[in-house]
Amino acid sequence: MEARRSRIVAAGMALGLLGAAIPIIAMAWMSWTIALQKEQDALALFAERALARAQATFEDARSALTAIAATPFEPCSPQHVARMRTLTIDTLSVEEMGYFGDDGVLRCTSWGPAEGDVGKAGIDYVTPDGLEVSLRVAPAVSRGATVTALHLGNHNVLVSPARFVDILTDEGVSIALTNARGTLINAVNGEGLPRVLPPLGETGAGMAGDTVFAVARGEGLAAVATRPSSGLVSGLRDELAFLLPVGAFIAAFIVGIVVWLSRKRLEPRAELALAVQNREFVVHYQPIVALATGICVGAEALVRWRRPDGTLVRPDLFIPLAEETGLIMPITDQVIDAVIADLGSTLVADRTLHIAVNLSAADISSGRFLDVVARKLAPTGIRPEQLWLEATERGFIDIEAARVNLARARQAGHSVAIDDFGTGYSSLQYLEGLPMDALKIDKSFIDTVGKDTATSSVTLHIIDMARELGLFTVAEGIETAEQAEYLKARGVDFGQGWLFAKPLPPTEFAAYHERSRRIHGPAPEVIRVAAA
Ligand SMILES: Nc1nc2c(ncn2[C@@H]2O[C@@H]3COP(=O)(O)O[C@H]4[C@@H](O)[C@H](n5cnc6c(=O)[nH]c(N)nc65)O[C@@H]4COP(=O)(O)O[C@H]3[C@H]2O)c(=O)[nH]1
Repeated sequence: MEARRSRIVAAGMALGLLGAAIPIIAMAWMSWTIALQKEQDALALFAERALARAQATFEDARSALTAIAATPFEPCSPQHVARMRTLTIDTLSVEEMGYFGDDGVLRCTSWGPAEGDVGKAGIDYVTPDGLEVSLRVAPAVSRGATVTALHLGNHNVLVSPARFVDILTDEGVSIALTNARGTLINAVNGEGLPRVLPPLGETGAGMAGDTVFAVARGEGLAAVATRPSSGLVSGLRDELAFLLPVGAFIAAFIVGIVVWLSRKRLEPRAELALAVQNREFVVHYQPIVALATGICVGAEALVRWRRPDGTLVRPDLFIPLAEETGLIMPITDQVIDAVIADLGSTLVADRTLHIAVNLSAADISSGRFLDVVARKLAPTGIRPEQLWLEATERGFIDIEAARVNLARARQAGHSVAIDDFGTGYSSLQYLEGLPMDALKIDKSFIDTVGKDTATSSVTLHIIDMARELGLFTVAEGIETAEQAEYLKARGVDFGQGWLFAKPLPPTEFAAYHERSRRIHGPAPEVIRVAAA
């Protein structure tokens, strides 16, 4: 019993721990996922803005270059230079415009004729719409700072690289702009560059190492926005502040349910119900012997609850609860099943042998056992006369129903014995009105045999009374030879007790009965005589 309790408690604790941990872990995971998603969405927005900014810058430069190419002025004429200057001033992205001769030498810029022999810078790549890009050139006009030169035909424009990614970002965000092949055009927050470059080959958004990133792609361009995952901490904290209490609430609810279920399972009535469902009951048989001859004439079927761990529980520990809860009726059915299974062939082989089965108060007042017994015995060959039914006084609460049902039992052929007689309130009045065949004298009276007590005279009185009513008498709990001798001398018919045998498992009882037959031969027919 203890082992089962410990198992239920251990299972309850394990389930409780799981039930508490899972919602909290789930909410922590959800908080992380939501915080990460929000961060990726924010970075995607930065990447798209940077891409749009870069596209606008390229578009501006191309417009300026197309516009200058379309002018009819003599290259480097005052009108041409003036036009280049106007376009430079009007185009925010463009710092300077230049004109190269067909030999690739700079002839003039938006500020006038070129000085010295400045050649066309090397081309890093060509955009899909034909602009030649020199990423890092350092013309005299930029005073040492590198600029990006975009060439179309004989003209070029100089653009400050910052123009391509010129957007407002949050703290810790790094942005890089590259061409389609991944060549870096410019970056914001340069110290974040090592973080920016690895996700360049990626699409969409995600995590790379300890960096969260989002990539936006346009024609010939890609913008990557990143931030170290440590930046997630505050977002994660916000989500946890909301979701952890939800997780804790669900955890408390689950733990509450687990505790409630475990307590219910630990309730004795739930345990007993489970035992009935699992048919955990076995029957032991205590021999009943004829006192005059010592022949074994029958046995009382005494139920035991065999727990899954093999321990046997005494009936007085669970029968009262079974009676209180109504579980006694299926237990009675299982006892009858056991009698048939354990001793069916023994009973068929020896028609003088009977088995006495205890009925509960509910069995007696409802009478439902009658149909059950008839149905179960029918295919077995066991005669109804071989099944005695024992009723205690507790079964006579509804005396009318008891009278009717016991009479029906006798009509069906069963003998009826009143168990534990003398321990309750029954009196002669009860007995006279009840249909019955035998009286079982309770052990407490047998214990007084040979002792000079007030109760010992009651014992004699019960024996006399039974004889007058024409009932068999069965003395319960005989422990000594003196008791047996005394009862035999007073004409008590049968005895049951440790003097003869304790309640025995089926095979041991069959062996006991076999031995009795070998020694004494078959018993005389002990079938009801008082029924008439
Ligand atoms: N000290 C001592 N005890 C002896 C001696 N001889 C027999 N006993 C014990 O006395 C009880 C006799 O059964 P009971 O009066 O019908 O009393 C039974 C009966 O009222 C009830 N019971 C047992 N089986 C069933 C059953 O299948 N259905 C119902 N409804 N009640 C049952 O549980 C009670 C207790 O049964 P058990 O524990 O098996 O206890 C048995 C038996 O083991 C003896 O010489 N000395």
